Amino acid sequence: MAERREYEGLLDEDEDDDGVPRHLFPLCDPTHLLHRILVLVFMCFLGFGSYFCYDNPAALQTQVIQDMSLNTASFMQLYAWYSWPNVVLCFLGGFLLDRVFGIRLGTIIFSLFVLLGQVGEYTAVIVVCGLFSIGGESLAVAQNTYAVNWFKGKELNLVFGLQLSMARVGSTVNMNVIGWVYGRIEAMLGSTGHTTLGITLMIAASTCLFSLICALILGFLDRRAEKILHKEQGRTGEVIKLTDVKDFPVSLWLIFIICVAYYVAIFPFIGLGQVFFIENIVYIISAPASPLLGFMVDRTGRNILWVMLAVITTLLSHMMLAFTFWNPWIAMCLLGLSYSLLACALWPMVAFVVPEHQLGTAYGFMQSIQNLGLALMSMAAGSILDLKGYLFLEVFFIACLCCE
Ligand SMILES: C[C@H](NC(=O)[C@@H](N)CCCCN)C(=O)O
Repeated sequence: MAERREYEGLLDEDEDDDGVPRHLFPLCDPTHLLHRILVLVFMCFLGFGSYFCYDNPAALQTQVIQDMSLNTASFMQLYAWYSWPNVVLCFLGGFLLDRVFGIRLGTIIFSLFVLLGQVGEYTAVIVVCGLFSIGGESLAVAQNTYAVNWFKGKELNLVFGLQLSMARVGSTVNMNVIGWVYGRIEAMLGSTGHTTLGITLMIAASTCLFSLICALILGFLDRRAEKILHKEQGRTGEVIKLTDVKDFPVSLWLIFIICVAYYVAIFPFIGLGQVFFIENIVYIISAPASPLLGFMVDRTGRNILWVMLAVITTLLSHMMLAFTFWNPWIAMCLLGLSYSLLACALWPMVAFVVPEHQLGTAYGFMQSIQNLGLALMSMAAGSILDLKGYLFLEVFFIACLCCE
């Protein structure tokens, strides 16, 4: 006991037993819930710009096809060119996050890529898509890694739900605003065409600048918390190696398979969904539903059960659209709920099966496999639609979901 008194005498009387400064306001105290909520706000806005701009082609489908003289197959190549670089670079981005840059610098670098990719010349669309895509996917890896670092063991599914909600707000705002922006610019210039499209996309890039600012603030708060909480002392010191991928557990590979087989029936569907005139109902429902469903998963656990329920419900939604004449609102609302449930329950599961020092690489690899599926399916979906029509396309999506 004497030793303890002596030790306490050495403590800065302004610090508590854990070495945390005593007189921090709750909002400035990294151990306080209020501070973690502040960090969560910036975490949620981190992906806003990337998600907002990711859906530019879907929101401007008619304008893009007209201004760039595309058919559906070549239109869908815009999504394919978003996904192809990420088949490799997303995994590399996650590895660089774990091994080289660290979460703070990596997030800032990837946010910068998203901004530069979005403001690039629209005529170099393939190059721009590649730059934007490397940033967009790796930024999502960084966002997921931040979420686990700050909220694992607490409200992780709710946090993923809130992040997804903000992402869907970005997509929904895009789907409902960017077409109006295009119209105003067309009225100002007196014509449609590349210039009108390019200015519209430059305006959309302002959301990516906002996300870059959030990345900078988040980096400051994370560094500050690390110093106050002496987090570097708690690190295991283990570092990821590329060869660690071969030692990923079977459970993680199953998560990867579920992810790719599910998302190939979601993103290409929404990308082509303008014909359903209500394609963005999936995002409109997902925005409020994701946090609520994330909270429910947090309280009940059983992530695998919720993932299975989400897949079955999504399968039923696509079957309703393909084989019934029921009001499409029913299927689209079900799809919005099931997609939200899947995203809240599946992505946090990665943190349950891999150690902290492998998180970025695991999420990067998961999104690389997802993007391989999306690249192939986006091109296939575009061609199927051109050649066979919507019924065959729905059967195609149903077949993908049956692989789960
Ligand atoms: C959460 C999930 N994320 C993804 O699918 C990632 N590929 C990130 C997409 C980033 C778009 N710019 C989702 O969006 O459901």
